[in-house]
Amino acid sequence: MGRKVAEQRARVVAALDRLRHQIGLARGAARNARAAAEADLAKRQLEQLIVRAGMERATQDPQLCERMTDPAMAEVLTWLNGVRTQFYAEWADGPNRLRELVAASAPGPAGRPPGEWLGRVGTSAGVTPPELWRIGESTVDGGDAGRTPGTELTFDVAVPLLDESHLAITSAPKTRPAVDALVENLLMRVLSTFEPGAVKVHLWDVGRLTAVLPNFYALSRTSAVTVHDPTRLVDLLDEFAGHIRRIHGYTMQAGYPSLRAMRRATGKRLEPWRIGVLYGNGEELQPEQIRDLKRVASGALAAGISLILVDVPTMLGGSVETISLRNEREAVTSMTGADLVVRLDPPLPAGQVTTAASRIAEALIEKQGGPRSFADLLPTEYGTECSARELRAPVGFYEGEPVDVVIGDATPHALIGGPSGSGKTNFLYALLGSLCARYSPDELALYLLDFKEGVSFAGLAPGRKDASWLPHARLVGVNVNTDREFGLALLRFLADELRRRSAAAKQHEVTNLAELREQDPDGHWPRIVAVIDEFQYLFAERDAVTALATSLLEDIARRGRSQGIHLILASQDIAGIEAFWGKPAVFEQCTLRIAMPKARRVLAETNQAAVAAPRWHAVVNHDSGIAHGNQLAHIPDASSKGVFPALQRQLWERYAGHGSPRLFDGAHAPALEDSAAFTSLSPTERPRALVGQSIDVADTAQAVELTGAPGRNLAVLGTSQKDALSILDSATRSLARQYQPGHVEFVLCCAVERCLTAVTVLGERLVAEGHKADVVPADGLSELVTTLSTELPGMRTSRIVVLYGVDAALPALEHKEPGKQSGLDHLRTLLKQGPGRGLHVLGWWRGVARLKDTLGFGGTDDIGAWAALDVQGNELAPFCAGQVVHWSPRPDRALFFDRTTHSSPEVVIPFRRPEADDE
Ligand SMILES: Nc1ncnc2c1ncn2[C@@H]1O[C@H](COP(=O)(O)OP(=O)(O)OP(=O)(O)O)[C@@H](O)[C@H]1O
Repeated sequence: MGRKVAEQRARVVAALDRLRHQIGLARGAARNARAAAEADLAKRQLEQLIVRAGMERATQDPQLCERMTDPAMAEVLTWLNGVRTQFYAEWADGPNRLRELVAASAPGPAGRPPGEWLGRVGTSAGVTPPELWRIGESTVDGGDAGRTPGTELTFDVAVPLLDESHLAITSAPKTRPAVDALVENLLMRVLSTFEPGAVKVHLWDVGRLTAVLPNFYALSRTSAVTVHDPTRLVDLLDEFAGHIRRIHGYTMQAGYPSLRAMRRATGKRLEPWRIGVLYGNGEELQPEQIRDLKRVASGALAAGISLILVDVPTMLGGSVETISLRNEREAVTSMTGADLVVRLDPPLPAGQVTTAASRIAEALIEKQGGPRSFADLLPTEYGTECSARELRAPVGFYEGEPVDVVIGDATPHALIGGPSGSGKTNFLYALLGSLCARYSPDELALYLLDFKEGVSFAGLAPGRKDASWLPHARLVGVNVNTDREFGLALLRFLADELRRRSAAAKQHEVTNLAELREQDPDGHWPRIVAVIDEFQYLFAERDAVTALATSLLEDIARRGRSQGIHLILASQDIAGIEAFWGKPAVFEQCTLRIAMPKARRVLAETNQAAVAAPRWHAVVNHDSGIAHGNQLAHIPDASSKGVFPALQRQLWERYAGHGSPRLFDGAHAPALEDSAAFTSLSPTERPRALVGQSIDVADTAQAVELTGAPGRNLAVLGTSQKDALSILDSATRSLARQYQPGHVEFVLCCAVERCLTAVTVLGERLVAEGHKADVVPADGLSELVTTLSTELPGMRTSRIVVLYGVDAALPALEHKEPGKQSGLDHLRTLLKQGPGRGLHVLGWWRGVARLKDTLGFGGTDDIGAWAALDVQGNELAPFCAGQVVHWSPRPDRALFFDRTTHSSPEVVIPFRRPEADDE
């Protein structure tokens, strides 16, 4: 037992010894590995310290020096020396190459000595800006560059700016003049590179109200340099944010990621370069300013905006180069690294800067010229633009630069406001001229409506004095102030067109006009622009017209965008349009706002730009009136005598084949002979009696079809003799055109003496046309109706009985001989049974009550159609299936209702009888 235990113990001890040995070995290895790692780390740390400090400076640092003399670190020094030698061997030509690079990337004033350019006005159009801008120079020792030690190699130092980078400058104590000189130098290089107006500099200094870069004073009187209020950094940042949003919007829409890309593709500088110089005081800005500044900085470069921040300790996102001043002449920059000291260029001579600024300012003022003319809005070649994506045309100028109006997906509809005489109509002419000169009538169709009294658009349709017309115009409506129904008709037409386009889009499985045009290249899909001047008239009363107009307008405003149907609504008093404010959708869809001087509520409430806008200017705002979208533009005179007509004539000569627009002139009733509805009539089985011109987009007339159905008679109601004569005249004459002679007999009977001549003339005219037409005297009416009613059963020829002033003949008609029917009974028979046998009565009653008397207890069914003149709406309900009739009589208009075709009465314009002028 004892031996066994001893053996076991010996085995355990031996195993433990082995384990201890193994552990010892492992610990030794670990110790060694750790020592090696520590030595390596020390080498790396030293390497890092030497690299950071630089080889030269490291040898002067006692602590570093001590570590470097450690033999264990010899390897580090050997390696670094090797790298350095190799680098400098490669860099031996570095300074030269740098000089060449700067010379190529900073041509002309961007990099050359001031003597070569200071005081000369720049010429670059700014399509491709220099990549670098010189600020000074730097020197390296030749020994460091593989040359003879002690020799100096100097090279130019330049920084990127436009398109490329922002700049953050940090001053050292007492270096403000040097910073100013640096900024002035840079800005002067930029301003002298480009043609006047191509750069806009914005100066903001937290500590100064004025005198920021005072040598630029001459330029600060132009838009090239703007000094901002030190307390209103937010305004400047807002302005930049607005530009960024606007520019981003249109570049993206045109399919470019940045303004630079668009500029390169189009070969045009579309915007001025903008440089914001912000002088801080080394302290952090307020949190909201920092937020706004960072937001602006991140989108600015893509929009052609660069920031130069001086002592603003905010870290900007995006590309930023830094310049930190060491003293008045020296700085270090992120371009050259911390090791190299940059000697800043000496300040430009103040006197020469002042002179140069004055010269650029003068050149800018000269370039901007005086007020531009309408001709400046027109392109050199007409009709070359395509409207598939948008309509874009300059409408005015701001400091010589054209200001565009864009009508497209982002700004589908426009609202124009301004007090009377502020130039709204002139603006519309400038816009229409600029658009029509760029887009052919296949690209742009105009529907123009003016509710104002006067004839502002009349010249756009063929007239007596000028046979030309605006070929893009499909409809011109003038003097429609009392015919709100015409506005309604236009809106209905547009809503129908919207449906037609939606259906086509659906059929081609596309969602917008551009795609539809691509899919259906043979289709005719111009952009439609409907201009409604003084559109508040549409909403003039609280009635059905207003209600319908509002809902139609809302529908078109919402859906028109994608179908290429655009509204331009102009008004003196947008604030006063009650119905409009009740339906903000329309207002909101009008994202393009044009405010004439002193316009109210067109722009956003806090946007006061219109108040300050000078005469003959407009604030053009594509951002729903928010201040950052403001673009002030001088609008050339487009409405002086002969200005627009000259363009119109040229366009007409080019495009006359596109047909003339329909002219609707509310002040002039059309003559029957001029109406297409009349001239196109020919003999037919279903003759229609024309009652008057429709208030509609199409040139149509309202008519009563005289079929054999009961009630196919026409009553004219009211005392207005002129209109009553007109309606009966057009009804009779139109019918006469639809019968072959011999197939119809006309019988005219006039109980109103003053109308006798007109009736006789009509009778003679019918006879001259080959028809049988008898004019029966008033006292013969009883006998006439008796004979006609007796002959009714065996009648072979159609008969049209035209009765003038039936009410005057009622006493005679009512006369009844015992045992016989009265004339009135016979008339009732004619009204009731006539249509079925080809006899129709067209009668004039001067009051509704008298018509009711005529019809008796039989009800109103025998009068299937009527035209009311000076009769109040409420009297008409019995003749209109009991519905409430809204009608306030108005001169030269009639309310027409045909039971078989109308759901509610419609306003018509009785045709003008040329003879009426002599009566
Ligand atoms: N930009 C302009 N340059 C020169 N004259 C102008 C300009 N704009 C308008 N006018 C002139 O001012 C007058 C009024 O202009 P316009 O008829 O366009 O104003 P409006 O705002 O439409 O006025 P209203 O609402 O009373 O019709 C016209 O005689 C017109 O020729």
